[in-house]
Amino acid sequence: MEVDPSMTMSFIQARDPSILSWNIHGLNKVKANLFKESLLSEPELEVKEDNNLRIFLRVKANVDYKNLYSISEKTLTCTIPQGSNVLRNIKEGDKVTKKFEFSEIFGPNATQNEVFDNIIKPKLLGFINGKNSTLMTYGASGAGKTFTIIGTASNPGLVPRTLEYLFRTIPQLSQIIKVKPNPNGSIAILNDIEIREEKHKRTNILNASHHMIDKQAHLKTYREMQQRLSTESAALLEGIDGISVGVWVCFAEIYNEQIYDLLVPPPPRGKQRTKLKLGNANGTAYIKSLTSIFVNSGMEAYQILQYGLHNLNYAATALNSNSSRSHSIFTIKLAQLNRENQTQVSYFNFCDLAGSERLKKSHNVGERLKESNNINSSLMVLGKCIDNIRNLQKGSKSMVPYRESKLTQIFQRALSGKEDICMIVNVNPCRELFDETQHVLNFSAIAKNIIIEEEPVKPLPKKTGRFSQYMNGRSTSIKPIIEEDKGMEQDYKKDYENEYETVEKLKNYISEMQLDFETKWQEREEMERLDRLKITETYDGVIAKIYAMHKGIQERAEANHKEELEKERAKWREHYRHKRVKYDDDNDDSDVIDLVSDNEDDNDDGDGRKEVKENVIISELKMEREKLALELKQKHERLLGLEKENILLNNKIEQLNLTLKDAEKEYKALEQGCRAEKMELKSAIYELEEKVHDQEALISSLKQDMQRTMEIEEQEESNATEDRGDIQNMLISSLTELGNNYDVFEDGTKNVLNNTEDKENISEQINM
Ligand SMILES: Nc1ncnc2c1ncn2[C@@H]1O[C@H](COP(=O)(O)OP(=O)(O)OP(=O)(O)O)[C@@H](O)[C@H]1O
Repeated sequence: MEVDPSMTMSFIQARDPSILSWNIHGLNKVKANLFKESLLSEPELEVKEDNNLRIFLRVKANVDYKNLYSISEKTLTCTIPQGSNVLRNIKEGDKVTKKFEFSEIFGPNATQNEVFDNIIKPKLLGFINGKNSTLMTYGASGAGKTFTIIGTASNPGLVPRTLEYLFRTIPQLSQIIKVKPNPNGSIAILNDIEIREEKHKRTNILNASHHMIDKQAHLKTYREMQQRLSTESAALLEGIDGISVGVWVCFAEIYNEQIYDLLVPPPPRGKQRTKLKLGNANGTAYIKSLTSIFVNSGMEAYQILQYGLHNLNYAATALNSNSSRSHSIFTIKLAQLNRENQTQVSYFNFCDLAGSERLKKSHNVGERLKESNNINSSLMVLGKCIDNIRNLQKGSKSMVPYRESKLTQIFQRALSGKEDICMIVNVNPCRELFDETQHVLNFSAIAKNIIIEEEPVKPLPKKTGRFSQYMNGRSTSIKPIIEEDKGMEQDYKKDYENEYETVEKLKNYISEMQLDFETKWQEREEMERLDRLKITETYDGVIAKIYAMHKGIQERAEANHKEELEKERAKWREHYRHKRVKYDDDNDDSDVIDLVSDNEDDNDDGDGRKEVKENVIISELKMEREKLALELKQKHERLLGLEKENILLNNKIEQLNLTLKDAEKEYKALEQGCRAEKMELKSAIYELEEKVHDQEALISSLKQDMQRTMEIEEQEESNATEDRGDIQNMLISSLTELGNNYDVFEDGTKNVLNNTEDKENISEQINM
């Protein structure tokens, strides 16, 4: 049974009109000149003022999907196969379908040209006219994003088509290298030296030969593309003689919430890539120092794109990752200069979003888990931003979380409705990827709903009129049908109650999980705090002990040294005092110096004896000097010993510092683990919420179903009353015709039967 669809909005919502406005910055004169073009070859090319964020679905070609999907205009209907994890609590045998609505669907037979004509081409005149645009592609790996954006030699994609269209529409595109668009949106006028530098930069990339860039193959591919596109129509602009226009390209990558320049040579092995920072100009985020390369032709731009793609793959290989795990943004910029030297710049972003792999499915750990977390959270923030804009427009004032991811910061202008933005969602409709594809569709569809068809073995009773059933003898009484309906109603009620219970259980489970998570998180934080405190205390204690020991040793050494010095000094002071007294005494008497002996008699020997005595004193002094030198040497050795001890202590301190660093590293690893766990839990909660969402949709269908049954029942009750009247009238008129006698019933109708038994029979049936 098909129930009325209960429309539920998904993450990426259609926005109310009116929030997009023309990019009004820049040069009106140039704009007027360019926009006044007469579109000689393409009169139908009109810039549409479509202000919604349009989301297109593209289904991959050559994949058998007939039993799973069907496309009808803007709606994709998916029949959920048995064994799928998309919806739980669906009764076995029930046929469940999900419908997803998009701005437009490109089926498997849609050509590259159709996609370009419908999505990009209508924006290109606006782009030439100074309006900025962003195209995002989203989808699982292998779903056809690269095919759509770049394409193949025989099927050129959106970027080569855009380049060829631009270079053919504005023939003077290759003339001007004089004005360069800066990353922050300003424009630099280049001098001759700078022009030479820019040309040199371009030549370096065009001639790059690192890590096997197959330049010849790229040139051949583009030539083939160009040949195919040469028959495509381009616009003819008039009144643009005084304007010079230059094309510049940039290519950036966001991997694990870090931004990298794809147009700089990759670093040598083992060296880190340079991370770029975000700057802010007038409230708009831009990538600081991002390389812009001037290009002379679509061919050059394509070669530069391929150079960036090689860098993207090379970096991914170095990390043992996959290039589709990062968001990449290829930008074409138009810099314009008119005769009055007025300038204007506009850009067209082609952003290939990373595919969100389900965490559980991929069993990611370590770096892969970090990648998945970053991808999931940046996509979730992207969805939240779009959702919030819609809410803001409805009047509810919630903060738009642009700053929560680099991706949304970069595209803040577009996501807040100030610039044009659209998205192509690529899906591979094969059976194996059904659940993954549902995830992509859930994320991106403008609207979705669930339809349940009950098991065919239990067909619902055909709702024929009670009177005809009675007359056909299919039912001898109206009562059983009403009973059956009542039974159905009971079933529905039960179903509804079951579903309601499941949702309640899920809700409880989620809140329990959240509570559990909060408690665990707090416990972990407390544990970490205590660990950290312990480490710090231990470290402080050990350091304090070492310092105390060190200080004690030093003080003791100094005190010893001082004491010994004092002793020595006192000894010598005493010694010289003694000798001096003696010398003075002797001189007073006999002019003879006796510095050695206390014997008074020896002083009478005259000059010879004095000399001898002086020699003795000198030799004594020499001895003392030697003794002192020896002591000095000993002290020096002791000092060396102390220094060694000091070095040992310093080594110990260093070792402790290393231990502390290790502990800090361990703490950081723990913290990271915690964060990863938190993200995983968040994503599990998110999944559960999605399930609750689905269950609620189901309940709402059931409610509507019940409502309808009740309405039918009411209708049929009233039919039955009418039928009863008809029977009475019919019987009365037939019996009247027979001209029999009649009795009067209690309710005023007439009984025309003579036979009492017949009379009772009919009266009984009428009153049923
Ligand atoms: N509409 C289509 N028509 C014909 N071939 C297609 C189509 N879509 C995709 N393909 C082919 O399918 C293969 C995978 O597609 P593609 O490389 O574009 O996927 P992807 O989404 O870019 O994957 P990844 O994210 O891993 O790079 C390619 O060989 C591509 O040519």
